Amino acid sequence: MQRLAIFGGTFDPIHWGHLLVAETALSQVHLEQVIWVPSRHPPHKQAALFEHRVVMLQLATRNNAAFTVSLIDRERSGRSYAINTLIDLSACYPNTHWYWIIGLDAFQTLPRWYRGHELAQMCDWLIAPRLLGGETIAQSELICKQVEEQVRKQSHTINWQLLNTPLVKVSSSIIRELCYQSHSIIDLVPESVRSYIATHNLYSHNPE
Ligand SMILES: Nc1ncnc2c1ncn2[C@@H]1O[C@H](COP(=O)(O)OP(=O)(O)OP(=O)(O)O)[C@@H](O)[C@H]1O
Ligand SMILES: O=C(O)c1ccc[n+]([C@@H]2O[C@H](COP(=O)([O-])O)[C@@H](O)[C@H]2O)c1
Repeated sequence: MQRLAIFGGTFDPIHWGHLLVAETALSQVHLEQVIWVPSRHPPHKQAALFEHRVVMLQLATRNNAAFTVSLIDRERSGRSYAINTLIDLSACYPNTHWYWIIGLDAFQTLPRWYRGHELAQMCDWLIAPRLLGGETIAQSELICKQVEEQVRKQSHTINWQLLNTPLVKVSSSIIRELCYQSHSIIDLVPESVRSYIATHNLYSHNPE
C-alpha cells in the first residue's frame, strides 16, 4: 500500500514555511508523494485568484519529484471542504494509506470543519508546530490531545503525530502585508514565486 499525504491550503501565496513542512513530512513519514491541494473556495477565507495561486504552487514545487499539485478542488462548485477532497483523491489513488499535513493552528479547528469528526479518522494527521502564542513542543502536544479528546467525545478516533520542524514564523498574510507596503519578501518565498508576484502585481494596491 502506498503512503500519500495531502497538503491542503489556500497558499496565497506558498512560502518557505509550507515547503519546509512538506519536506519534513516526506522524510519523517517516508511518504511516496505529497499532493498539494489548493482550495478553490477556502471554507473560511477570501483569496487571490485560484489560477495565480496554482501557478505559484507549481513554480515552487517543480524541483521535487515527490511533490504533485492537484487541481481536484477546481472541478467542485461551492466551498472546498476537506472531506470532499479526500474522497475525490481516494478515487484517483486506490490502495493508499492517507495522511493529511496541517499546521497546528488549522488542526485546532478540525472539530468544527464540515463533517470534521468523520474526516478525522479517514487519514492520519501530520501536524506542524506553529506559533499560537510562543508554545513549546509540550504545549503543541497538549493542543493536539485536546483535539483528540473532542473527536473521541463524538465516538470517533484520530491518529496524529507532530512533525519535527522548527517553529517558522512566516505566513501568507505577512507576505501579503509586506507586498502591500512595497517591502521585500526575498527571504520568505522561492525566487520564482517572488518574481511571479512582482510580474503580476499581486498583493498591491492595484492588483492585476
Ligand atoms: N509557517 C508555518 N508553519 C507551519 N505550518 C504552516 C505554516 N504556514 C502555513 N502552515 C500551514 O499550512 C496550511 C496552509 O496554510 P495557508 O495556505 O492558509 O497559509 P498561511 O500562512 O496560514 O496563510 P494566512 O497567513 O493567509 O492565514 C495550514 O495547515 C497552515 O496551518
Ligand atoms: O473542510 C472544512 O470545513 C475546512 C475548514 C477549514 C479548513 N480546512 C482545511 O484546512 C487546511 C488549511 O486551510 P486554510 O484555508 O487555512 O489554508 C486546508 O486543507 C483546508 O481544506 C477545511
